[in-house]
Amino acid sequence: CQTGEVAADPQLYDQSYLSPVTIGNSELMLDFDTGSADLWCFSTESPAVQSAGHGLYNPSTGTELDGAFWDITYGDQSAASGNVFADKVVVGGVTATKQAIEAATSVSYEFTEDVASDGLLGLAFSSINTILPQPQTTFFDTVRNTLAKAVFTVDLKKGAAGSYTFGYIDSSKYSGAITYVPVNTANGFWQFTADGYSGGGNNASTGRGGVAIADTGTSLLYLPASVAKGYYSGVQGASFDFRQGGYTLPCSATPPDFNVAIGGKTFTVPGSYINYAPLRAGSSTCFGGIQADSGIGFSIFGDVFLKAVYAIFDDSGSSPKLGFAAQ
Ligand SMILES: N[C@H]1[C@H](O)[C@@H](Sc2ccccc2)[C@@H]2OC[C@H]1O2
Repeated sequence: CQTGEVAADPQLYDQSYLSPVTIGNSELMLDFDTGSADLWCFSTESPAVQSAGHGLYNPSTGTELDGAFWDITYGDQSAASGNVFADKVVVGGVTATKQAIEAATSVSYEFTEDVASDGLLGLAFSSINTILPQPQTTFFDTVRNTLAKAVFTVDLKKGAAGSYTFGYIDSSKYSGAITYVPVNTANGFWQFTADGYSGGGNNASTGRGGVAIADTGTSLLYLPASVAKGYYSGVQGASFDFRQGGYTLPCSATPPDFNVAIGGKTFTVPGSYINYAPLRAGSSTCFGGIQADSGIGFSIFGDVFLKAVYAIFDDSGSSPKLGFAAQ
């Protein structure tokens, strides 16, 4: 039975977290993404103008899946596509002997520019893997029957290295009890229902909960517009900036803590997490860590929330569930 742990290294402003993964003979830094289900990486097949500065997977160690191709567009409209190989993947000592590796032959500028990241490792449900004509399994689904327990955990931190574990829950990483909630897999995400919100200028009327996904690949916390508006109404100097496409606040502000009720338990995001990052280097105006989820269709509990909790992604029972505990 396999178990393993791998570091999650924060990029500037915790925009994303990268983890070392061995694919064939290459060690790459991948962005573990519970909001998608493709394992893709820059490769020797990627155009040099797109892959400059990135670690590359060399498919010579793999076996091509003839006729298979992939093409993904993410929530932020970034995109990538390419062909498919089967190769050995090792994450924190956990080995998948034959994992579908999606070698990029084209990526959008967001990936080219993010030179620290060599690709993504999807941890959503394999039902939304984009490989055609036959979707393939995520790394977690490939190894899950070899794990001591079919779970992985997420322990992200603000401005410091956190970790992902596979096959076990690390009791040293959380305090108090774990609160579990059921997961709806219909959309391929780790989707759950939040009970309600409070904090900032919110009052009970803006505290309604709703449908949300746990997404390590999203930097911020996207909530119902009324909740985001309510929160910032209690923050001096905060406002919705149409040019920036979201709420901004003075970097000097000490925003109030934000509370989320899930499964009858309250989890607190420290106000300092909501002063996310200066609009540009040296700016005294910061972009808010809480934004409205307008147009998305559900709330997104990205890294601003996840770095405040210990999260358990559990598919070991009759149906998947999410666990949250205080860090
Ligand atoms: N699940 C998320 C995914 O990981 C990223 S893909 C990405 C794009 C550029 C830079 C880094 C990552 C994108 O934003 C939200 C949603 O889609």
